[in-house]
Amino acid sequence: MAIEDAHVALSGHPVLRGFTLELVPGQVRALIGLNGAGKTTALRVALGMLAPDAGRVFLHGQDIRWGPRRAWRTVGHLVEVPATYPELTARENIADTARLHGADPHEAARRAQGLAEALGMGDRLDTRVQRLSLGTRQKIGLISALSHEPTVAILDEPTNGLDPLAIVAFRNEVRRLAAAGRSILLTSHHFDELARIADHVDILHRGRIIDTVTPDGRDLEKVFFDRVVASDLADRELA
Ligand SMILES: Nc1ncnc2c1ncn2[C@@H]1O[C@H](COP(=O)(O)OP(=O)(O)OP(=O)(O)O)[C@@H](O)[C@H]1O
Repeated sequence: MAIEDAHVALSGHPVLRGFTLELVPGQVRALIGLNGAGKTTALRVALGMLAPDAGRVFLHGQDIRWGPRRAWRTVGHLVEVPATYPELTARENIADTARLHGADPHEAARRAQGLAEALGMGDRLDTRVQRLSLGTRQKIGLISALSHEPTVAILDEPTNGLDPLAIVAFRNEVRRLAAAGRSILLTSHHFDELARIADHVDILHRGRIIDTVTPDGRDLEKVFFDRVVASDLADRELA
């Protein structure tokens, strides 16, 4: 998965301004940025949910405008509200997503059960979604995104609403997927979480990546603010 020089304007305002990113197998990348920096927009572009005004998106090396639709089966995603049918049970919702992704139903169900137990919602799988808490719905979204073993997983603020046990379980699952050669792109507002989960952190500011850092032992909060301030100063000098 790669995004090359994407430009997006929404309601006349530039939101992405030359956004470029490449996901490498086995890599966990995280986007961090201020509210409105363009993180969700970038993920929507990566998923083909929003066509950029300029720039290109590649999935498994093929431009998504011309590549086979089947390629999307290999992509797991959770962007914005988890898409679920409220009148179906958690298990039914998860199975539906697995089916859409062409996964072996028994294998996907086995993985979903394991993930649900690790996330602390094994006993909620047969409850209708409408009766579940927001955090549990988020867990269903994550299980749906990951139980078909995607080659590429794109997750917007995946730990939103998760309890500490589930955050650790999620991190372990992401690590396992990465170790198996999968690529993960996620967003987060929490420096501590990023340092624990990502091997590359991309700082997104005003619609473009201004720096990429490897967290190992660094004070990510300080790096982030240093880069953002430097970028704003440079923009002001240019203006
Ligand atoms: N449909 C839309 N129409 C007009 N502007 C939009 C639309 N969607 C998003 N925007 C604007 O685009 C900018 C980037 O939004 P985006 O949701 O990508 O930011 P973000 O980095 O994910 O923010 P947050 O941290 O708050 O989730 C914001 O200024 C937002 O107001």
